[in-house]
Amino acid sequence: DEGSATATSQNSDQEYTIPVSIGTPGQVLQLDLDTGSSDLWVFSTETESDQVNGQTLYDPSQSSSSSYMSGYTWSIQYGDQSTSNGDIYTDTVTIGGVTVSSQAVELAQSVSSEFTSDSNSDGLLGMAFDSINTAKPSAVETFFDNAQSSLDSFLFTADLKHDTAGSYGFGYIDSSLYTGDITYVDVDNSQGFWGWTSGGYAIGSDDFTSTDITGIADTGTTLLCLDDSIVDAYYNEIDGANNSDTYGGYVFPCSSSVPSFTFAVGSSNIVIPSDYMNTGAVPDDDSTCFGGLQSNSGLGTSIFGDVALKAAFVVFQGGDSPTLGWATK
Ligand SMILES: CCCC[C@H](NC(=O)[C@H](Cc1ccccc1)NC(=O)N1CCOCC1)C(=O)N[C@@H](CC1CCCCC1)C(O)(O)C(F)(F)C(=O)NC
Repeated sequence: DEGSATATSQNSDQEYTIPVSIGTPGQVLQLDLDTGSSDLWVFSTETESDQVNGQTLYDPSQSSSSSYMSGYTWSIQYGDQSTSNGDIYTDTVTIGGVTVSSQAVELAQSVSSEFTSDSNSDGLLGMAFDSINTAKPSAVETFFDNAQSSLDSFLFTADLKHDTAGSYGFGYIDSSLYTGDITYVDVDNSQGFWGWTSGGYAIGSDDFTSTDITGIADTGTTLLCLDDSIVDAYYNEIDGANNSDTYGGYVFPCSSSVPSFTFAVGSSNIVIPSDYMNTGAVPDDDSTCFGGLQSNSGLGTSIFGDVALKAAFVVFQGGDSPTLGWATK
């Protein structure tokens, strides 16, 4: 089995959602496919009503295939300190034509304000490894793991785009979506993430710097978050750039020119074009722009988020020795 789903950029590439059908008859919710976590959770008829703000709600009572997982709960906190929790049903879930008949669907009973205010997302589709699923008394499996037996190949692909629709593929590689060859690198999933190591970087047309950059490929994080040494060197090349406490990261005059950023993938590389490195003007000051590259300090890892991923076609290859494939497009 194989299929693909349209990835819709929400509020200038801050997140990407896909339509997911849950239940019989199908209830279609827009979920944020997140390779940085492993819980599939949704806004639901159980979500406290004052925490709902326009999201589509999954209603298990309207599904003939829903089944309550008695005694199961979940509770998660994300890197940006947002949180959600609730109980769990199983139901039929279909994404891009690929169906899992008894997928654990985590219903939110409570969500933090970031989720309430994000009306573009009806929940998250976690696609990291089962070891970091938060369900109790025991972990439940991701859609990707449950779909393994029916997928032609045990992989999914990400073709995220700048300010326009991209796609996620399931079970196959669409060779029309990239140029050249796909370069595969080993994945360290010991922390539950799609962890990998880049061999170095270059700023604009400067010489390449060989240095290990160990991070996670994370569709659920907006920015590219790297070591301060790299980040400081990058903003040294932008006139008027400064690390702003007000805005919580590096900003620069929107009139300044901004270099591209290249990172190594094995013996090849991915170039993030200049315009991806500028996320646009900060709130209330349209002459000050916020950088797409920010510090990883305090995170314990670098994060290759959407700013990096949308410059490439990325293969998330599952199995006993998972790998990541990167290609230019
Ligand atoms: C500081 C390092 C991580 C920050 C990261 N969050 C982000 O990157 C959020 C994503 C978002 C976009 C739009 C609306 C709401 C949230 N964006 C964000 O903080 N910013 C602020 C800077 O400008 C860009 C947008 C994160 O927690 N990602 C989660 C998944 C998100 C959680 C919040 C809702 C959206 C998905 C993650 O799963 O990828 C994780 F790996 F970081 C994680 O926490 N795993 C457990």
